[in-house]
Amino acid sequence: MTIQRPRLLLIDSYDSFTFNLAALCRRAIPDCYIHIIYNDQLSIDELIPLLKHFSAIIIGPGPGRPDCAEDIGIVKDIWKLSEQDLLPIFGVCLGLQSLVIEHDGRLGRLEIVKHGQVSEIIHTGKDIFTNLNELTAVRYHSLYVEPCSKEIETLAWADDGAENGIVLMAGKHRTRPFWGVQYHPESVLTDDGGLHILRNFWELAQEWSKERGRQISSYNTSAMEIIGHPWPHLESRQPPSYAPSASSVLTSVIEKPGASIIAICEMLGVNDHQSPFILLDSAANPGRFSIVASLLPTSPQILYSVGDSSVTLTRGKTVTCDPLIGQDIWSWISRFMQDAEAKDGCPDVPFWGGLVGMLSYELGVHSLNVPLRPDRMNSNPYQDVNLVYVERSLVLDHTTGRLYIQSLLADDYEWISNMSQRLYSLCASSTMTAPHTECAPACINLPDRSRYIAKIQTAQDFLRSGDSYELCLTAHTQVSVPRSLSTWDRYKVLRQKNPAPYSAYLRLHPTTFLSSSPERFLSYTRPPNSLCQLRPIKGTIRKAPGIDRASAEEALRGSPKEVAENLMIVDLIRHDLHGVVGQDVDVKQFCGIEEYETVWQMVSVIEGCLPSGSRRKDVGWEVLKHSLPPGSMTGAPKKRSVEILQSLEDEDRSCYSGVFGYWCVGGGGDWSVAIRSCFKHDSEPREEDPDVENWVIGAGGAITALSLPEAEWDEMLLKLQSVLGAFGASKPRV
Ligand SMILES: C=C(O[C@@H]1C=C(C(=O)O)C=C[C@H]1O)C(=O)O
Ligand SMILES: NC(=O)CC[C@H](N)C(=O)O
Repeated sequence: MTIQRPRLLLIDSYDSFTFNLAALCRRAIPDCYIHIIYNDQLSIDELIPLLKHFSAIIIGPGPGRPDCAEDIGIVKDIWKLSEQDLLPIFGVCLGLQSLVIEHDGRLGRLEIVKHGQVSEIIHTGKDIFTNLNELTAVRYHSLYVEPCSKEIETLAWADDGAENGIVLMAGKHRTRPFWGVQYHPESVLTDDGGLHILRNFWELAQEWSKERGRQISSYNTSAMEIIGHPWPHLESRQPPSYAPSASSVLTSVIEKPGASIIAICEMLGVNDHQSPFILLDSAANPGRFSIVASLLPTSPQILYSVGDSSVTLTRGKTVTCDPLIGQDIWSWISRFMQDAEAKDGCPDVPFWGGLVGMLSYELGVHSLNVPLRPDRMNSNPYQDVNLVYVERSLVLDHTTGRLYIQSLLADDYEWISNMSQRLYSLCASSTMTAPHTECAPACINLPDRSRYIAKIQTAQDFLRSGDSYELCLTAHTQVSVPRSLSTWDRYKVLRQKNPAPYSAYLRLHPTTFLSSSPERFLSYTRPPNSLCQLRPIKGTIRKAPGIDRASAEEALRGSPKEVAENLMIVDLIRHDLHGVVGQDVDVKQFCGIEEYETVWQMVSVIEGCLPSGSRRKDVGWEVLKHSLPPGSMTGAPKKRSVEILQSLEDEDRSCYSGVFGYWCVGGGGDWSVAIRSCFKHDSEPREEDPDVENWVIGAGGAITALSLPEAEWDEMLLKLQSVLGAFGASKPRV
């Protein structure tokens, strides 16, 4: 007799913690299959005949209200299942709220909302709380429910004192197999109330099913056609086939060259402003490698804007359009990189050659199925994907001092040898030109203060109504400067004023992008066994005399508001990563304090990998595809938060809030969050005056219910200032 593995159905209300819940269920119910559907994917009539394949249903959390049809989807109908279709159900947050209000309960708004807050849970010690002592758990809710009928038995509460009084934290139906918790068992800071609750639920669910003699039907192809594969999907798909003959990487090493990366860029022709140029620059800790491309006139550039039906590929003056038939831009790029796979570069170097460039915020917005601004299709002056294929590169390891000269071109020995010689002579006579300084003043057009503050208040209305738990609100500052300083000189000033681990100078027509970003979004090591790492930042304070590490720690880690902001993004990033790699996700650092040139930042580190033995080589790219825009730049839950931000913000974020970085031909990659940066697009229609350049600097911050609007405005200015230094203005003139 074969033992049937438990099969769960998880109903997702478009939340950003769903995959964390799936991962927790997997730990609580070993060997279970979990299938995830959206709450509006099927009608209840379509779902009911499929329930016989499942042992239980988990109803996830979500934005919005349990009494709003659009927010709750089929969940409201689930509680009305007939006796013959009945099965055990466990609801989380919105799930519990729906359970209670569909049984005559009352729904209300909390006086003081709880987003990313840890509370003590008082419970009966019975039922799903059997064998549990004191509990602390994380809450993400603006709404609360109160049972008003005898059908719902209460099992747990939180005492919010003068704020909200006693708030229901768990309940069950007295006669039907329905349970629910208001807090989040899947949050990284929820202790025993997470795993144990799910285990107890599973015990009770099995008991109920046994008493009923409930039989589970095996999962058949017709169910598969409707519900699909279990999570995670990546493993169940076929690995892509790779080009049989991987190309070779020629490498030569110079030990401790005397020349700086800036001098190397100048030797490579960065001052020829007509040609493209690439520098990914680790200008401060914890950055380690700086990467410079030595581009050929024929190095392919990939350009794509959301909505385009083809990808534009330029090689020098040759421009071709490759139609995207039956595939999206992500698979197109994946295929491009399959053909470029290389195996034999130096293992110590993370980049051997490959794609380098930028992906816009709007690319991510589009991949969430959130509509873009209607007018952008006609007037989009920039690209959502702007990447160049780098065949020849120089990589400086700042830790060992080694400089690697690399080429992907066949038999490119002559270039390698010439380049080595040029570098040796450069080392001998290293002359780094000092940046020119600005002679003419910049005209800085800040966002309107009262308008920005009004937007913060509107954002807080959305937080109080239960639509979002955190919103990263941002705005653009326009800077017009006379063309007296080259973009390269401006980058050198930025690098000097605000050295950052993820600095960059990317001149990729039509966009020039200068970065002094402190935030890595995602890096992934080479396959096999790619390790994906994300390093979200939330929590920023100004560096000032008297603010040393200890006081920064106290101000950030000691502040429930700051920790809550960070925690929400950690939980969101765990979800993004679990969504692709499955079970193996860990928080390696929670709320670490890191020092940067002008600010202290609170940084968490989350890592994940596919199960060992997995043959997938493109996991990093899949994670990137499924995790944009970066959660730290949106807030949670991501989709609803992005919808709200699209309506609140005045313009496309463009490069700002997107990512920039590389995908190496060896399979690894590293992408940073495009913040503390500025960009300009060539031939802007706005550029009426040919002697003036128009730059854009984006800045913003996470708004929570605890935010003080004035303080958030100041925080936005603080982030802005780190870039304004490159325009001769360390303090914005208002
Ligand atoms: C929005 C910005 O930064 C983001 C918001 C942060 C915060 O709220 O503390 C910190 C880093 C970034 O994720 C920005 O720099 O413009
Ligand atoms: N996390 C949740 O499911 C939140 C439920 C609901 N949107 C609230 O804010 O109360």
